[in-house]
Amino acid sequence: MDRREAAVAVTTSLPEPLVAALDELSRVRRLLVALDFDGTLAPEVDSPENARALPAARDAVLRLRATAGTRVALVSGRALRSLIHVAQVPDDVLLVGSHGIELRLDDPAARIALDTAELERVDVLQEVLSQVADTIDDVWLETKPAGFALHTRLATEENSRLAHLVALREATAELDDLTIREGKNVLEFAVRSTTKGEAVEHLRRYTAADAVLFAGDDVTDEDAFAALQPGDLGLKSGPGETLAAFRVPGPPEVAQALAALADFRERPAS
Ligand SMILES: O=P(O)(O)OC[C@H]1O[C@H](O[C@H]2O[C@H](CO)[C@@H](O)[C@H](O)[C@H]2O)[C@H](O)[C@@H](O)[C@@H]1O
Repeated sequence: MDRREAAVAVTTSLPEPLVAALDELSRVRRLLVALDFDGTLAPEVDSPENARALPAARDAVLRLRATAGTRVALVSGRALRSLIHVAQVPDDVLLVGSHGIELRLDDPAARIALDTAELERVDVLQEVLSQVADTIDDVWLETKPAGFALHTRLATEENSRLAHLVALREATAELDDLTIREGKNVLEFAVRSTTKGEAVEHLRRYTAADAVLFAGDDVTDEDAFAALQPGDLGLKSGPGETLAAFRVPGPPEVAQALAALADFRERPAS
């Protein structure tokens, strides 16, 4: 099967309006492909450090980054360090971690620096949330530079609800102005407030993109979908309310959509 036949095979399993929109999008000169990681490129797993992009998704990402005028970015809630570990992508893939707080653009050395007041707030958060994680079964705390994710994926429904309630109560009693986000089996607390929407806007300016594709699966990805403009393409992975114009069932179909976009983008200009 040659590449053209392969493209037809891939696109036939995607909804026709999505294929048409990908075709249209592929024609812009400078394209930003911004992708959430967990639940979008990578199926969900119990241990976050074991999550990996589906091989087909990774292959499509690598093909897209090699096409002229295309920048690929991963826009994740993970700490940047964790995203680098699981994504294993080349340095020219732009990375956004901690829901927009951490950026690794073309300077791989750039890191966020918290001020003293923020560091003190992180210490207080750690104390409060560690206590919750230590006292409720199967609840654990993931450390990020500007906050923490309280994971409840393996906890019973009752313990999960309890952990959320206690963590919210105790953290907000100790600290004002926290950024708190609920995701899939996770409640996140940060001392800085940035959203994936702001990250996409920043990336759009940074890459001077004529259009943006954003794909995501979780509630926090809705900020990014809200930042899309006419001519952009939003792709929701999986169930749940969304502002995205298109939806596919999950990571395998996201990978197909990215492969189709790569096919279109690789097509010689007529
Ligand atoms: O924005 P994302 O790239 O989708 O990251 C969101 C959170 O992903 C990770 O947690 C989620 O995925 C884990 C692995 O599949 C799963 O075990 C957990 O239940 C999910 O909530 C990550 O650990 C978080 O820090 C991210 O914020």
